[in-house]
Amino acid sequence: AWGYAADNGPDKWADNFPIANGPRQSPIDILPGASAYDAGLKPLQLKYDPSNCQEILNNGHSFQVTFVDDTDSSTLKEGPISGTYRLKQFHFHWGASDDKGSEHTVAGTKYPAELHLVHWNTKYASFGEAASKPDGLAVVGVFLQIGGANASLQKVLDTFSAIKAKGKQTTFADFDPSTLLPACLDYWTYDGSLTTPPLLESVTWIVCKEPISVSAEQMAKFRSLLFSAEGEAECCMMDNYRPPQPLKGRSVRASFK
Ligand SMILES: O=S(=O)(O)/C=C/c1cc(Br)ccc1O
Ligand SMILES: [Zn+2]
Repeated sequence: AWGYAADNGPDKWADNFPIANGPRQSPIDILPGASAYDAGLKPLQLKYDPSNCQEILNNGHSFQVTFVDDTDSSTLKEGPISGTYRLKQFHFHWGASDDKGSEHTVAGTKYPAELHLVHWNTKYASFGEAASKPDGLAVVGVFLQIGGANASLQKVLDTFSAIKAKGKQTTFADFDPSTLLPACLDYWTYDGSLTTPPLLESVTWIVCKEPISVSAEQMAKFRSLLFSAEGEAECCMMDNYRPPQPLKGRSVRASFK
């Protein structure tokens, strides 16, 4: 099965997922100087209902917080998209040390981690159906940078003892993901893909320019999770990021000057 090790990592994914070499793969290196300001881009409209927050899960390649998505109570609208996209889950990617870990990079700069809030287009019946459509998904990416401890993130980290190993999950209720967003919602946007297999080219990426803070101690806690299941040889969960992929002629637009 795919992973992030030398024998099953990003350089090997094309063996089972040939779309890995496709025309609109993610992540990318964002070059601010080469991204055009688009006055037609609207501000992001994010409205999340904390009561939709359901559980937190170690899925063996990250940990994800899953939301009830059977109504339009937690949605993304406006920005570069049309229509209504529902929040399905959020998760992170991070490094073995604070000098790497993000998937998108900004003029080559790597951040220690990156948050992904995954939404699906309600013109389709489900996440699964939307995931195979070119306008099916919208993922909001937020960079984490080392600074003061993040109190909102700490609520998520406090569940880690219950989800240390692959396959473990626990209830996680009444969490508002908007508390993980930066104050300024300026963003870059481009057409891309999921950054993990099946690497489907169905994502409108919306990457926030402003990072949120995380302390070095909090980053160490991320690395205390395991890729491995209970009873297997312990393998710490870190460097679960795909490196930037070729732009292949795509343009990146900026919502800000
Ligand atoms: O890292 S992302 O591109 O946000 C991957 C998102 C993703 C979300 C779900 Br839900 C299922 C499979 C996936 O690969
Ligand atoms: Zn992701």
